[in-house]
Amino acid sequence: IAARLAIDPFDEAFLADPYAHHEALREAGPVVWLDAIGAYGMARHAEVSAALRDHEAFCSGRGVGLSDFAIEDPWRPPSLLLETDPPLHDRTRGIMNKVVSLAALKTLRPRWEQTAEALVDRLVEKRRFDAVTELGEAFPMAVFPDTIGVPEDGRELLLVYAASVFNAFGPRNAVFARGEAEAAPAIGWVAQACKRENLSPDGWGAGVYAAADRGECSEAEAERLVRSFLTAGIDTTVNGIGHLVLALATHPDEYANVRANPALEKRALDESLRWDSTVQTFFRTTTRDVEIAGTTIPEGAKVLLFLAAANRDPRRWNDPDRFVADRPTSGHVGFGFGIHQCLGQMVARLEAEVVLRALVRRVRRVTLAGTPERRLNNTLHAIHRLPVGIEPA
Ligand SMILES: O=C(O)c1ccc(C2CC2)cc1
Repeated sequence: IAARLAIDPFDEAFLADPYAHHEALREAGPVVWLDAIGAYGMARHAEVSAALRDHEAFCSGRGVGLSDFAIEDPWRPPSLLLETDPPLHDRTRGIMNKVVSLAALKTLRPRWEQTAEALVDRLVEKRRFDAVTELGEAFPMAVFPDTIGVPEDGRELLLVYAASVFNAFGPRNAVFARGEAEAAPAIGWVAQACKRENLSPDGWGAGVYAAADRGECSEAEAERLVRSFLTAGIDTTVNGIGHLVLALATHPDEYANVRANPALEKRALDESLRWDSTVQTFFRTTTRDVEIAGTTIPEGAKVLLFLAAANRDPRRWNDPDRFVADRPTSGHVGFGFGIHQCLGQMVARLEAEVVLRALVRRVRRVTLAGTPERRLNNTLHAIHRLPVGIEPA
């Protein structure tokens, strides 16, 4: 039977430093029962990646948060990507894959490079800055809303909106309640921004509506698919870039190694995602009794997959707690795994790559200029403040 743990993965002490609790979760067994949330948990790489791959036994259509859509009404209309199973998922994912194509990214690369270079030039002038507001948020906000084609006015609400969605995957705890108050205007703004008439004709949002014109989805489905871009595409890259800078600022030798070996620029993002995973957890729901290492998880159970704990599982990684820029990182689950693996991973990699390239060419060293402050969220490992100092190259 599964070990019963009292650990509450959504209490504020856990969320403030999840990595302090992961070993207990991994060591308790391949599957654990978490009394605090009335759900199973898996924290080892083998079981987490297997569950992510087995989308039939561990489904997404009943929600990827604590709430079971077979029992409770969803907090918002379910995502047609994240919260669907095949065959519907195959159709919606196919539409989005066509929009988020490598050709589309190739077109965007030059202007994203210019934006990153101009932004980093200004930060080098400043010598000290907050890597959250002035880099981690500033760069994605400078490129991604325009890529989707949403209205300029009110865009800052995108961060508030995404934080509330990521909180909503957890219980209705104090963390959720704090974000809920400011979320209402953001929910309204996002709903309007996804409407065809509010999207610029050359953006990815319009690209989704073009699929509706081709009869691949309805207009209503297109509207909800555009919402997925806005939910998944900002707060994730904001904190992904923040964690990359935090990793490099706290590991100066690794930063020097990346500067000396440009080929490592691509690897550094994936290693920082393995080492400090922006998306920490997701739930799945069992569609049948599932036997795992002697434990039977009954049908209809919520199972919390600790992606971040799997990414530091010593059964899978050598010296897992070390940030090593040139570590081979294939197999990390920072972008998930299987049919739901991150649709935007190439977008995230491009954003991080152009920011990192701009830094390594202009900055010899990045150092902490104060204590980083975390921003608590039920799903995201997020940074509120990251004061850094730089030495120009
Ligand atoms: O489709 C969505 O709304 C959606 C929301 C959040 C994510 C997380 C994984 C980044 C993905 C998709």
